[in-house]
Amino acid sequence: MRISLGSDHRGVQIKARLIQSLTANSYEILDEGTFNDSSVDYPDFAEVVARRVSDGQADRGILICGTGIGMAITANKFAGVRAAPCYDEVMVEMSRRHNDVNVLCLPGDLIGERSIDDLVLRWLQTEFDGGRHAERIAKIEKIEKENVNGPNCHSNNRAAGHTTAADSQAS
Ligand SMILES: O=C(CO)[C@H](O)[C@H](O)[C@H](O)COP(=O)(O)O
Repeated sequence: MRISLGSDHRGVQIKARLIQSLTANSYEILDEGTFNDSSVDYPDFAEVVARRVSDGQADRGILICGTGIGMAITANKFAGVRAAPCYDEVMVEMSRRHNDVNVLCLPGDLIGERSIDDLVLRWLQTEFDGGRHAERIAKIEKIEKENVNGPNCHSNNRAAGHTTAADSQAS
């Protein structure tokens, strides 16, 4: 399995540790940076990882920042990406079994000394349950198609004279 792995400055040490343990477990790793603890902007790294997963260049993505939240928000802008911040065993397992999450977003500030390796291996090795959960994922994909590129996207709404959430925030 090929994994695209990225972090901001708050996740860079955990990323280095994960590269070692995942490589030792025969996973192929694409290290997308960042490469030191200088301050960087998390969307730049979430974009690279999410694009790899969206385009099929990687099977899964893992992103690490302080909380995992900004990484997940950014990654979920990409078609076919299902990203979620997870911080414990239940979250990582259910993110796979029920949501087929393909980009794991880890909170580097919160996990601390806990066993990050076990958490990530559990996420990588847990299968999607399918069944009713697959029907729900299909609904998410339909919403994505209609709203990201389809009739409800920002530009089409504006063309039709509707105000979007982005317009309201800007005014
Ligand atoms: O989740 C995050 C973004 O939503 C992260 O916590 C970032 O790592 C954090 O915002 C970076 O903050 P900093 O004060 O610039 O280190």
